[in-house]
Amino acid sequence: MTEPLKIALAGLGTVGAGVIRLLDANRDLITRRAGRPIEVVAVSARDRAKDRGVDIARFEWVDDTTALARHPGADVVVELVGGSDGPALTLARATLDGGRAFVTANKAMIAHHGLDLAALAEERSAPLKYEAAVAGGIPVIKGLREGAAANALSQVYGILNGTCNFILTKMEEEGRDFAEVLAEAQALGFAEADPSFDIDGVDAAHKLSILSTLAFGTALAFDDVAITGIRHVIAADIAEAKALGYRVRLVGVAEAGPNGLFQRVHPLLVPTAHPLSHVVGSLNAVVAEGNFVGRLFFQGRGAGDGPTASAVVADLIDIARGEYGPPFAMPADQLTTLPPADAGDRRGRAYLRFSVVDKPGVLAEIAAAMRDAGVSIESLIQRGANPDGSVLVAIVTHEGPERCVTQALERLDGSASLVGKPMLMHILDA
Ligand SMILES: NC(=O)C1=CN([C@@H]2O[C@H](COP(=O)(O)OP(=O)(O)OC[C@H]3O[C@@H](n4cnc5c(N)ncnc54)[C@H](O)[C@@H]3O)[C@@H](O)[C@H]2O)C=CC1
Ligand SMILES: N[C@@H](CC=O)C(=O)O
Ligand code: NA
Repeated sequence: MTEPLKIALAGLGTVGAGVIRLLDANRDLITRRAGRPIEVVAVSARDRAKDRGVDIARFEWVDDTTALARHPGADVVVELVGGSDGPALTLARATLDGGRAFVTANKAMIAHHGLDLAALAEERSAPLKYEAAVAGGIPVIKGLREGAAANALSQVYGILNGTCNFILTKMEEEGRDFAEVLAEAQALGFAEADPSFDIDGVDAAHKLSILSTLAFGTALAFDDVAITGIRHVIAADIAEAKALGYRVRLVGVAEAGPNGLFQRVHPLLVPTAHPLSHVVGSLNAVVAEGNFVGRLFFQGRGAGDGPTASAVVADLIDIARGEYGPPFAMPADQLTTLPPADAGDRRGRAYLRFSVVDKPGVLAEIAAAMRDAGVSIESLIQRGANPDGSVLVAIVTHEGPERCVTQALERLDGSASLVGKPMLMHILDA
């Protein structure tokens, strides 16, 4: 039998324990597919004694997680600790610098440091793989990096956060409260260690910036992603959207064109006729438009132990087979930079929700702000008093430049007629 591929595993939480379970369950199949066994030899995490439902006594325990980079018996270091910097980054740099293979599920680290790590990996001829970092178990890194490599891609967008999709779906189907559903997503192992990364859209933005680089051959530009999360989406928005024929989804959109690179994560009204509206629970989906292949649609589980472990072990199988290349589909020094595109130039329809004081003249004030900013109203719904006495006004605009909607909201900023901040969600074309 050929020598096993030996793994040093950092992090034994949801994903780390999932990787051990998967390697145990599918050992023979993986050996046949990889051409040799894949064996964990050493592990490290914060707490050695914790019950993870997997037997770790058979592996060497290493107290200093970053020391795994120099473990003499390991061919590959797998990092499932998390965090954009700290021990994860130290481990990545030291492993690649030593010319050893590195596999990670850490989108925060790849979004912030992926270019440096890729350059180091290429310099040292060391594999750097991160399939689990975007859309969990969906092979979208492989799909774009390899399957679509012959195409010029103009657009990539999708549902990139399982926690938010789980929350929005539960709110819609069961009319449940945001906080209660978040706790359930955390218990299922979908959420980040700091769940504000999920609900404020940061996690989806990490993933979107990685997809942009793969799709367009542009340098990672996480700081240029405009981010709005789902924290301010209320049950009434979901109900109004449903009545209008839409579902609310947190969507990341990236486009490269003559105006630059557009990257945005935001809650969007998706028509029920669009396949993204049928992506429910912890599922993720990614749509990419290629100039020869046309539209690609990837869908699958974006979070959780099993799907994420599936992606991590797929990377290990590639390494065992000797199949790897530049982490971002082309050498890091071939990536170009594009200026961020101005969202104001984009055209589309929008949903606006206001909570307003119940008094005469308020609707006229909102309508005047729209008129003065050049926004044409397609429909307007006013709903009876909320428990606090305020009234809900939901507006759908006709298609027009986003700049005008922004200006209308600026005109209303600070108005005594409004209770709280208005909610703006753009509408995806069918
Ligand atoms: N849970 C999921 O569905 C997915 C997670 N990921 C990513 O996978 C990575 C791991 O996520 P989870 O397993 O969910 O996290 P987790 O919180 O369940 O596990 C983290 C593990 O790392 C260890 N750890 C944390 N800080 C450490 C430190 N300073 N030194 C040593 N060990 C430390 C913990 O003891 C624990 O064993 C993260 O980068 C996450 O973003 C990616 C895709 C899906
Ligand atoms: N917290 C993330 C986990 C996978 O990347 C999510 O909810 O999608
Ligand atoms: Na993936």
